[in-house]
Amino acid sequence: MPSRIKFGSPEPAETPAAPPKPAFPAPAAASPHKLDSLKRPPPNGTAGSPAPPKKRKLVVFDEEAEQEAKERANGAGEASPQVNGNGGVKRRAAWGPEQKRKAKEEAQRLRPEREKLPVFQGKDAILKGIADNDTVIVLAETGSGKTTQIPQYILRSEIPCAGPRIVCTQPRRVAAISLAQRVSAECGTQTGGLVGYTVRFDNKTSRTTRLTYATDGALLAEMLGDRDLEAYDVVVLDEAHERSLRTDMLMGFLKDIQKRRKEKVRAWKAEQAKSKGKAKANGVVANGEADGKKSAEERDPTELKIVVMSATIDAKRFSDFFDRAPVLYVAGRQHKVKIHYAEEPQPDFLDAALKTVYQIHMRYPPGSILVFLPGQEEIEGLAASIKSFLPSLQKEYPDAEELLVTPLYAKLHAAEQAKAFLPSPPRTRKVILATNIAETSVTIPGVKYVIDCGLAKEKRYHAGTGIDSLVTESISQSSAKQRAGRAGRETDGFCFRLYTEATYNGLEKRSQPEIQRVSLTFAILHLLASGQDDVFKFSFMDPPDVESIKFALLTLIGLNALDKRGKITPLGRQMAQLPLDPVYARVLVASFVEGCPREIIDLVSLLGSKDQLLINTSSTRDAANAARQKFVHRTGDHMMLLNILRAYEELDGKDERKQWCKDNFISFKAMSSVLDARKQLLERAQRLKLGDPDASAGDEAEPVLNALIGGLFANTALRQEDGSYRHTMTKQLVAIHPSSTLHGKKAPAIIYDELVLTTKTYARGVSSIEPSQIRSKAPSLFGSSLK
Ligand SMILES: Nc1ncnc2c1ncn2[C@@H]1O[C@H](COP(=O)(O)OP(=O)(O)OP(=O)(O)O)[C@@H](O)[C@H]1O
Repeated sequence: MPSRIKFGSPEPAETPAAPPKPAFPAPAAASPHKLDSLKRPPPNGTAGSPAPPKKRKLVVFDEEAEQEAKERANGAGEASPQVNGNGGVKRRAAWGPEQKRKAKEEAQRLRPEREKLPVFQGKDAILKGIADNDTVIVLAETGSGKTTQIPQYILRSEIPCAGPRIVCTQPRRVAAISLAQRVSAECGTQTGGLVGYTVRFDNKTSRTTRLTYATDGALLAEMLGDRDLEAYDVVVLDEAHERSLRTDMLMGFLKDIQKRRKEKVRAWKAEQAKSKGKAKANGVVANGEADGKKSAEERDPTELKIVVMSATIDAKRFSDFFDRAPVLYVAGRQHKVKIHYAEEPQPDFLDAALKTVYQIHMRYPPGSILVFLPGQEEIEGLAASIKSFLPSLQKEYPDAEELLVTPLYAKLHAAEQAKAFLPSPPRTRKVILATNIAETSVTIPGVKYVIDCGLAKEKRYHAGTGIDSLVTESISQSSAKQRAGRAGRETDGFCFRLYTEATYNGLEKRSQPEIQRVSLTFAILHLLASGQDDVFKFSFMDPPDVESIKFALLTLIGLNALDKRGKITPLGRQMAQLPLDPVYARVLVASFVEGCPREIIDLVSLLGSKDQLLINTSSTRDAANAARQKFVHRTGDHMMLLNILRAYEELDGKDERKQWCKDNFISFKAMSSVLDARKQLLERAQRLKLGDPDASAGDEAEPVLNALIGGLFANTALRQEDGSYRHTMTKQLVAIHPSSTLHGKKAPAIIYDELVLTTKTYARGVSSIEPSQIRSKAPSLFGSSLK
């Protein structure tokens, strides 16, 4: 068993489940020592849990019935169609009467819990604040009910109109999906009915959806087709403290949209008054009054309400940005979170995390443990070391609860991520090892303990070289508070910070806005496509670096998305409408010229799930590489991905495909996502009339590589006489990443998906090309200077 580490005062509380309290041994004591005798703790929820709420009569909204009536009115059948973000319509299987009954019961069961949340006390004040102001900032503790409750309060109000339509943004897709599911359960309705979600390549909303949890990126994409966001009456910007690139962009846009919509309503009202006057004079009843309720399409224009929410923002800055919007403070926290700091700095945070997991397991009552770690590598490392101690735990303490380790990181497929949210099996304590994707908004049921290593991997972008590097850095105080806030959501909780209090006090108060540290190519193209002609004048809360803007403009000019004067071209407009990074959007457009759209649509769909597709854990890496040898293509990684998809599609039946995926260390679920993404891209390409998306180059690799160069020409390097590769423009040294099938091989020139900076500058996702191909496909950039 691992030894213990010392946490400073207050000492961990003695609990009914705790064994006799031992003195903490020195933190670095290397030799595993025996665990204290373990008494079985009482089952979850029986010790110290509050008395069950008294039964009382509840007023329950029959939202499902309301929904059905609306669907019938809209001409929909039993199953309501889901309009996906790309205009496609999926059918949602309707619930049967038994499912409806169960959902209603569950909603009733959740109701008293919801009424205990701190925001419930402030409900009237919050609604009044929103009704009286264009924009409000809501500041309330983590877990107080902001994200799940406030949008529901608005839903049942008449702000700013009867039956308001609300969108609540989230910086992360995992949060958007899990919130929509939770709030649907609270409403007793099916996800995608009254409450739904929209994230890239996945949309669960229907005509009856009135509350949508959307990623900030999905809402931005919607703005390209609905410039003033007329589909919504209220936009709730949640987790504003994260300062994600897309939330910052939305804030700038929303200010203008709000003004435009106000003006529209004013003009419309004047028009209405005029025609009413005329009608009265002629003895006719005005249309709206005679027709009763109007359908969604004919709704009267509304002003846009904006609600900005967080637990940890600098409220004054946000208030100033939104023209001194009032700040509503919601007092209180439903459950306490006790913070423990390490008494001494921990030189090895993985070792400290391991010790703390076992320390909690042996001393504290049941409850899942959520451990925050920087990335996948650390998650895999800690999972392995936790598991290595399990046999001795079972041997020495046969009565002890099991430990179940579940990872949670962005590259993990959604179905695997979902496992972290499932309840723990009986007599089992779950240990969720997560990156900062679990930091905000999410409630992982059953989590009572948080272990925070104080670090996160952040993307840093170097304008000028185009290098993205993932750097492990200390988190901010705001992030630390958010992490602690993941405990204590259902009961009181504990947060163990693997750093000292002095270290905490020295952390930055807030995280640096993403807009100041990532590539701006997407942002600039989007601003221009949305009608923002001068990007330097856009209303950013924290303007990005001028050099980064210039670099993005030059890249977009190189892609022909902008003309030489920086004006968006028709091609640029098409690119902005593709749900892809501008570079890959350009590759897709180029594929129609090269005669290989079929292959490129497949390839960009594969690249979208690339990280989840090939299962590469440290323990299975060799076996996986051996199994996948048969897909290797002489030109490298891109054609190999296509080979994998082709082989998969030749198989019949789900079972056969599943087994094949298992044998080849390929994620079946990720493959399903690839096929979904492909379908959506095909629809989008057809809608944009880019050409025949079925045109194919057959087995030929050259057209595919040419199309790749059409967008990725800035991601190319030439082999030098000494065997090294140098970037075509910057002449910087670039090495082929060991994960590439071209690693150790000689290619005259290479094209790659990304550069990452670790011990060297590595190219990942690499294919071999000829210098002449670069010359002919990207002449404007390189001219004859290729050497
Ligand atoms: N999926 C879920 N399962 C169980 N309980 C949940 C779930 N989602 C929310 N809750 C309960 O609702 C409470 C409020 O959650 P909510 O996300 O609305 O809080 P919040 O104030 O937005 O928190 P944060 O600032 O951390 O996002 C949680 O503390 C928890 O008790």
